[in-house]
Amino acid sequence: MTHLPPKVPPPHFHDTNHLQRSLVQLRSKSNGLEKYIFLSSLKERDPHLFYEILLANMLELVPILYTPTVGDACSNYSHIWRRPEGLYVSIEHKGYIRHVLSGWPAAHNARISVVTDGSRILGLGDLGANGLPISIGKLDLYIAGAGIRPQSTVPICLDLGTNTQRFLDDPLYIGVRRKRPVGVEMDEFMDEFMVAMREVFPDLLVQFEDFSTDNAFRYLDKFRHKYRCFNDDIQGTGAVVLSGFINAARLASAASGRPLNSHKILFFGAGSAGIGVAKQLISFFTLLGMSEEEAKGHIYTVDSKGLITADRKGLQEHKKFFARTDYRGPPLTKLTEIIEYVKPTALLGLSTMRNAFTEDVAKLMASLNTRPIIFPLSNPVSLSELDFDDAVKWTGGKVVFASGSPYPSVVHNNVALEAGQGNNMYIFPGIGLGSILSKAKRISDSMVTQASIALSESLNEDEVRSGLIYPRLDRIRTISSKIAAAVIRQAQKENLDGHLLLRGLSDDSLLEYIQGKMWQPPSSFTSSRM
Ligand SMILES: NC(=O)c1ccc[n+]([C@@H]2O[C@H](COP(=O)([O-])OP(=O)(O)OC[C@H]3O[C@@H](n4cnc5c(N)ncnc54)[C@H](O)[C@@H]3O)[C@@H](O)[C@H]2O)c1
Ligand SMILES: O=C(O)C[C@H](O)C(=O)O
Ligand SMILES: [Mg+2]
Repeated sequence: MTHLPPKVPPPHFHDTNHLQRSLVQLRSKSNGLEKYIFLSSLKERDPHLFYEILLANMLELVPILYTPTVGDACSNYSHIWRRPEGLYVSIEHKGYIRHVLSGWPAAHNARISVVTDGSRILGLGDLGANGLPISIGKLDLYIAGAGIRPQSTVPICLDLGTNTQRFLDDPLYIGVRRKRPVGVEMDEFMDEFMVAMREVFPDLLVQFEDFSTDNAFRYLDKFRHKYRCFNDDIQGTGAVVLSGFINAARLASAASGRPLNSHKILFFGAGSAGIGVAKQLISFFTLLGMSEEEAKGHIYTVDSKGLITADRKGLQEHKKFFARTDYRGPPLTKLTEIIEYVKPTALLGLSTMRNAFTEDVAKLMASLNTRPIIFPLSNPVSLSELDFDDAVKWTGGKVVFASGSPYPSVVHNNVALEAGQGNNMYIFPGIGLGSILSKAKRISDSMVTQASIALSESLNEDEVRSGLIYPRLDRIRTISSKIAAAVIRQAQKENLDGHLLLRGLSDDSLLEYIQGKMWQPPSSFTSSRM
């Protein structure tokens, strides 16, 4: 006979102590993955305590629940799996997806879903059904960073198979064992999925995440005018980098005396992220009064074959827009050669190529610019094009730096320099919150651009004095509320808002309204676990 212990709290149980106790337990874990597993279990046991700890320790916990450690969690997900914690919609559910979605508890509460198909998780490639932690991690940032209610979030992984053989061969692999669908089979699945999502979750905003580049562009184009959705890797990344670039260009131009409209940007990597960011950066130049065509002239793109030129045979569709028509000569393939030709003021990496920005590259950028702008944006940190300490060392501390994943500060000439984190985590919580509160019908390009401008204007005096280009992460709720306000105002301008009463609010009242809507974990002393 099993003997169950009585359900009473242990003697001397005190919540404040338990918060500290949980933190000590977390810190005692020997590596990031163990910490991830611990936090995931804590969330199941005591979600309020989990969010309380997360909110109070963003700088420490975000790199575990999100980039970079979430990359390890995804790579190993089939092996560390403990319990269902999100929704899998499988290719085998084709024909009755609506029925599968209907199983989600309290569908009427759902407001935001992050949907991945696992086909390009960070820079780690096709991880198949192991991609679910990306959706979970992004939604934890919605909850912590924008105060979205946990019950309103729906993490989804589309389990469509994988083209990665080692997963198909792994007896513990959690997903369906087949190669990915292509063409009509994939399109039919996505069409049925989106229709079913709207039927089951009528108030939902869908964030597409980490789809491989072709599908990322294709489904964004196909669905953005029909459903309330956006693509985080294309639009969210575009917005976050535009924001950081606006501030970086000001710093660089102030140092060099060269005007803002003289900046030239070289993109190393021309996938969904590279091209998404390049398109968004056009507005940096158009906001200065240039035409779109002129702006395009300031942007150069590079892929694995070198500088992208229009005369290249078999160029993929998404690369055509920025393909150069003004270069004559043999293909330029070496990055240093390309930099010598372009003479960029900014070098942005979205290539998944670890250490691609070598000492030669960094020194060349520093020889061309008083303050070179270098953003190695590939995630996770193991795929970053350049580490922060090398960037500081090789440019003699001149670099204006932002990376996709977090880096610790570096001391240079007795001054602690902080790395900016150019990661879409600064943008999507605010876009989501603004869209949800205004009941936006669609997410327009201008709503994304306004989100970006609001982020660039959100630095406080101390951050400006410290030469930062992004605000510090522990202020994310304040920042998200400002981004949300900018998104709402733009939705109103374009008649895309459904909550018309918000139109009458002054800017201050709108901000107050947004902040009042943010969910807080109940304080330790009133929490249900007492
Ligand atoms: N910082 C952020 O917020 C953020 C957001 C989205 C994506 N990313 C990162 O961007 C990276 C790329 O994502 P994606 O969806 O565009 O992937 P992708 O695979 O579609 O694109 C990679 C691009 O890099 C190019 N490339 C690969 N090897 C190269 C080489 N040796 N030389 C030059 N170019 C090379 C490819 O040709 C391709 O154009 C990922 O690591 C992802 O984590 C970062
Ligand atoms: O997930 C991240 O950290 C950023 C981005 O969406 C990516 O795909 O790398
Ligand atoms: Mg992503």
